[in-house]
Amino acid sequence: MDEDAILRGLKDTFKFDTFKSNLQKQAIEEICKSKNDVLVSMPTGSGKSLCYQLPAVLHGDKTTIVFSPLLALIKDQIDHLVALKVRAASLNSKTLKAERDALLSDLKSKKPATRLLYVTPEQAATNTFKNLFENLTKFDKIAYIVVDEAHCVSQWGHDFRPDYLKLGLLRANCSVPYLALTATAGADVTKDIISSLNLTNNLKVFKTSCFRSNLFYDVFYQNMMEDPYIHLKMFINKCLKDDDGVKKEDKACGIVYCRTREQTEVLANKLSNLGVKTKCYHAGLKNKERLQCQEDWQNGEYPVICATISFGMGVDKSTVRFVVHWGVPKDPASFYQESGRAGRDGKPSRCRIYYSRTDAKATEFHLAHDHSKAMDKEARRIKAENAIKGFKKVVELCENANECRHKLFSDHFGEPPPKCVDKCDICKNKKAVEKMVEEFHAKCIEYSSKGFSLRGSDYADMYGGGRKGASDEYKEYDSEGCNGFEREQQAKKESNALIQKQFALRRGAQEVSQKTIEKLFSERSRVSAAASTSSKVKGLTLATREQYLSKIAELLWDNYKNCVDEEDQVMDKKDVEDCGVDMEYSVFTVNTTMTMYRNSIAKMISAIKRCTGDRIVYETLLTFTPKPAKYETLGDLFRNIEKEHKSKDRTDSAEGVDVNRKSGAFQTARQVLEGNGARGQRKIDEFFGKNGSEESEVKADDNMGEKKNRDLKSLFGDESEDEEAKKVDTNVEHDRKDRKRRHEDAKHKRQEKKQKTGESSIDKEYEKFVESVESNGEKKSEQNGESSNKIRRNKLKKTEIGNLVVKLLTPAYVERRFESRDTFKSTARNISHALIDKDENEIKEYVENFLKKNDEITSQTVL
Ligand SMILES: Nc1ncnc2c1ncn2[C@@H]1O[C@H](COP(=O)(O)OP(=O)(O)OP(=O)(O)O)[C@@H](O)[C@H]1O
Repeated sequence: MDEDAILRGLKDTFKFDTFKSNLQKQAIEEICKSKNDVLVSMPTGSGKSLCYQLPAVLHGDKTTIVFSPLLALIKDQIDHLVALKVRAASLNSKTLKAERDALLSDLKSKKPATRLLYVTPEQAATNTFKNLFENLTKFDKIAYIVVDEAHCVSQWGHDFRPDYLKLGLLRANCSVPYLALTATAGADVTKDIISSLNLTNNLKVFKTSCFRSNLFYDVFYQNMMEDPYIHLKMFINKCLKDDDGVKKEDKACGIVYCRTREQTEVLANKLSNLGVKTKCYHAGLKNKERLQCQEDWQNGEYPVICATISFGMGVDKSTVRFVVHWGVPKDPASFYQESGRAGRDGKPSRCRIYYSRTDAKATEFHLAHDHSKAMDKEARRIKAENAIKGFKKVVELCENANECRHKLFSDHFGEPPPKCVDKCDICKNKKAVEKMVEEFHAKCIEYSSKGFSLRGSDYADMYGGGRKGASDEYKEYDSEGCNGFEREQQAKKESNALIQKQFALRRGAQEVSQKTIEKLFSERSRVSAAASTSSKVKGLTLATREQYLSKIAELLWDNYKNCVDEEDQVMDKKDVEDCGVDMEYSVFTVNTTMTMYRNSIAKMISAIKRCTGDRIVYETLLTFTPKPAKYETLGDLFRNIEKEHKSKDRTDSAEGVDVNRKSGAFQTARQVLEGNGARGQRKIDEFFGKNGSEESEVKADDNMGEKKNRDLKSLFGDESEDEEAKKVDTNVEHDRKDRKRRHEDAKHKRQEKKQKTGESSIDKEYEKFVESVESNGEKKSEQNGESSNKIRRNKLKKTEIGNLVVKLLTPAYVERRFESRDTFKSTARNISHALIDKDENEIKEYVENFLKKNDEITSQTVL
């Protein structure tokens, strides 16, 4: 085919005057010769589709078969071609019968009009396709066989889409050229593509450097920002600076990739509230919503989309001026591909990671977990290890200031480092980045020494199912695993190095003994016998034990929520975590080596998961007796009161009310609550300026020791300590039996009920919470003998107060100023109760002041 014919096709059909690059031109010319196999490896947005679409159109009387990984991608391509008046169709499970019949009859005709036939690899394995393929081959009606996004052959073929690997077999009886196109093939993947697809027919490779000189890469640290959302907003505004006069659909826009579905929602909300029109996109949305969301973004209705990694494949928008990763990209290839969606028009664009160590740790955990599952299969294990290695490379990139950011990609693609000059933060100003990285490490230590980083709440965790969401999202894209041992070693190395560094910074010391480090950690750890960790099991660290404990607690909580009917759920998250502490300890005490410990934990983890899958309460959880509360904090008291309400409701409604339970420890806890409530109220009265004897009482109360004594007195009355202890023991025993009986009842009921799924939105949480505020408040009012008149006299209803307090506290919650969600709830509840007779302004004033006074709110924070 001569050059003119090709140029005419380019212009007439695709409406382009020139080729996008010389490489595009060369590849197309080579393909048009129809002689050799061709592999095109060019960056995202470089115009690879045209490389097979133009030759397919120019091959007037034959059909090109295109294997593409996703139906959505196929749909986009077909829509695009049909708009250009090119006959393209797809054969898949969703094709309507009439359409399918018409398509098959065209393909069986002497001269098919269909120029491109798109199918998924799975479709290629069906009999319909096999028959069709045989027919087309027999009558020499196939122009080319194309494998688009060919890296999927390597990435998915060995794993969960084995049909990818069979595509190479098709050429046994068919000699037409094979074309493979990819943007992300490193040296290993390229080799894998060539051998899997059997590209042996004098293969020609067209490959460009992966360096995208119009993209500027940098990394920022979430934990170093006063308000990361504001920072993000300012960045976005800078990237989207005004392009007045430009058509809506051509206006600048951007993508923010998040690790979890929850994050996409929270972030989209946050940005919208800050004035940046943003939509969220994730696989949990209904198909229609997702399509609408993508369409709105593409049409310029919303400039920003907060999405999980399920967004983007096949999205062709040339004016993406920024891509943000809110958290850590999965590996260099994904990072390259996702960030590469910026600047497809060649104009300067920005790619930024807002790094979060917590986020990185959570992902590491999932990778380690997946790896432990993949141990039985060699191929999967290797992939799992590669996934860890890939992830670590990105973490290293984020936590260091050593090398040009673009080098991550050139290394991955087996190319020499590019001449970046000033296309990344490090090459532009290394000193400034080094300083920032140093501060980041110092901050991490500061944070972990305040609350032990592994105990710090994962952002994704806050909305329930966050980690599970992350895991699902991760699996959605890839089900690779990783190496737990390496992770442990790495975690150990990292924490030690960081602590050493921090001590050196603070005291100018050169070295800190391992003992000091262990002591520092053990004082803050949740696990039992923390101090003897490394002496008992050689090589085991507290960090590892904490991580495993978090996982066990998370899975137990999942098990409890899913397998016990809601009305029978008497334990709270803390009780379940306590059970996890005992379980971890039972493994720790009987194992003497690291491997034994790890294996036992792994077994425990899969046993819990199995139970959850079978909807059975995990045995240890079933028989677990929650520890008697220490009554040290308001949080403790409210936890008990909440339980009391639950168990009281149930006992009252059950046949034969258990009188003993009614006068048990919970009853005493109620008294303490009233004591505390009164104290809380006094503090609040003090805030609102009441004086006299009450005020002096409040001042005397400030002595915490005395306050605790008073709590204990009101808890136990005037009885002696022994009697008190006995009473608590008896009640705990009653409680244990009662709890077991209820668990067992629940077990039977459970079989009949549907599983309740856990994507709880914050709104739902609020609703539940406000209800509980209301019912607790109401019960308390009745107890206090308040008349309904008093309730009516209140300026705001209790629900309104609850709502208002929750609303006022929410920004601080989102900013992670609360120790945990439970603390958020108990604080909101305490404040709501205490402000029961205040009006809106007084409540606002109080909450504002409370937040001003307390930067971080823990269960110890006094009202
Ligand atoms: N010769 C050309 N002249 C101008 N624009 C072109 C040319 N060829 C392709 N394009 C445009 O470049 C953009 C990117 O093309 P295309 O989607 O084929 O890239 P790609 O390399 O397949 O990207 P990805 O890997 O993300 O799928 C599209 O908007 C396409 O219309």
